[in-house]
Amino acid sequence: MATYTETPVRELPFIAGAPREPHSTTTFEAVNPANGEVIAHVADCDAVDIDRAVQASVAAQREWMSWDAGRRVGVLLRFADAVERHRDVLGETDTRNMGRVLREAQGDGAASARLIRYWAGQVDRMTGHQIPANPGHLSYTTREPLGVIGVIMPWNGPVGSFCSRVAPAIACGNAAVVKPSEMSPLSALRLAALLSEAGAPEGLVNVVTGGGATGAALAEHPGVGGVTFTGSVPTGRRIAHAAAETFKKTVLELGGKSPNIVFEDADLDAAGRGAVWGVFNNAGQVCVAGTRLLVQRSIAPAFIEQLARRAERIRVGDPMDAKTHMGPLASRQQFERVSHYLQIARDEGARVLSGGGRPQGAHSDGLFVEPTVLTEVSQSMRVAREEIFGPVLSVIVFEDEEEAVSLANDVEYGLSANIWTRDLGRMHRMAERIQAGTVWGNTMRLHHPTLWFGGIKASGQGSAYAEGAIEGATRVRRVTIRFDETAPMPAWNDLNV
Ligand SMILES: NC(=O)C1=CN([C@@H]2O[C@H](COP(=O)(O)OP(=O)(O)OC[C@H]3O[C@@H](n4cnc5c(N)ncnc54)[C@H](O)[C@@H]3O)[C@@H](O)[C@H]2O)C=CC1
Repeated sequence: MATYTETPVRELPFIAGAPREPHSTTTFEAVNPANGEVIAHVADCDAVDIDRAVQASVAAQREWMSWDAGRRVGVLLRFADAVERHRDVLGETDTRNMGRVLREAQGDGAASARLIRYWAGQVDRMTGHQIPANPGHLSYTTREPLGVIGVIMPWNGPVGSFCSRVAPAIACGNAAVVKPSEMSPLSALRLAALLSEAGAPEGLVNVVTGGGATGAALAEHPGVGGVTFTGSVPTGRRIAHAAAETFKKTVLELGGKSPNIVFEDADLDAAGRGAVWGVFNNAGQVCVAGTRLLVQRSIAPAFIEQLARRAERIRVGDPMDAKTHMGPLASRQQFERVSHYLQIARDEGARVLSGGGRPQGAHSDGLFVEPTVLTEVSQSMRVAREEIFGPVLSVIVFEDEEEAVSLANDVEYGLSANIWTRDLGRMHRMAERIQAGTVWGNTMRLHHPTLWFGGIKASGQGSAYAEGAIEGATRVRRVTIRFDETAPMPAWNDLNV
């Protein structure tokens, strides 16, 4: 596998087991957001390329499912080993492509290997049930793959997104066509090559690069049986509409505006560290980022002050440097979006307690924004309600449990929530009343392959993890066979014509 010591010039889609010349002749640039350097020219694939990838997937899926389960397990385990072995170069690819700090990007490979091994363990557990319904009959269900899954990816954690979507899809017996985000397409191409080297049939996982039009062609393709999408709410809605036309199953992991609720009796040191890491990690470009800090009035002044000091200590800069805590935003589009929201915050009357601008000494072509804490935020402001997807924390003060629940739920999203309190009764009451797919108590962002992860309300439907991912990637068939000729027949049998 190539390492990025030299600048790659041209990146081709990975179809049927190899990089292929695309039908489309247009390209887009992959840019390093830390310094503006163009690192690759990437094929902007069209509907013909998508069709080729789907055809390759259809053939590969048949072959995949003709194999003994043990052989499929072997492929997934070798793929996991390869991801672990190549985690440094995969991480470096993501860091150069979307600005995540190197240490974390490389950590993604290790976590992904663990996740792939979990899915390797599920391959021969796609079982159905035998149901004792009618005497003299055998009724059973089988769980079957959908065929080809379209995977439409975001840009904020490319290695993790690829592995967490592709591993369940193929473990459930499907093939996949992956459309990585145009902002960070490179690591997906490397991962598809690693999977091929691990022994997957040619075409089991294809990567077709491009933007929204390429994604739309995938979501609309009649040969695709299911779509798993991670990204914004408007695009999620468009994909759900497109998928409905051909009755595809969808798993949608959309935006968030997750509340981070700190009560006066919490471990305030842990809550403070969690609040800062939970919103500024990956420059805030995380679906479950705790972007709304709800803090109880009695502790608010001291807690907010503590946060601002912590935020000021975050080292922003070159994401390849091991001392850096926070890199740039992933793309110019994202940089402009976050800058626009900072202007909205000022116009709406929020106070910029810390940050709010470009960090000193940052590369002049880099897309850096300081970790920003906004206070005097009210619930009606856009910065309290809309997903910014950047290093911006909006702080809102509450009086009591009742008000905390009401503020937490008063947004269109419902992806995750964090609660900090030592009162376990309150913890459980809150966990029950908060509208979110995931609630973390006295911790944040703790994921596990065995745990459901999905949103409610505008944050999506289904789960990309655990049993939810199996639901999203398979369908159930029921079979009923009358094996005893003396067993009663249904009423139609009385109509003896
Ligand atoms: N919750 C999350 O994890 C994420 C949230 N977002 C939110 O979305 C905002 C905008 O980011 P974008 O990258 O523009 O998000 P997006 O939702 O437009 O893009 C995500 C993926 O969908 C593809 N896509 C775009 N239009 C499509 C269409 N009509 N049909 C099929 N696929 C399509 C894109 O090419 C990309 O691969 C962010 O600022 C953030 O608020 C973005 C990425 C991840």
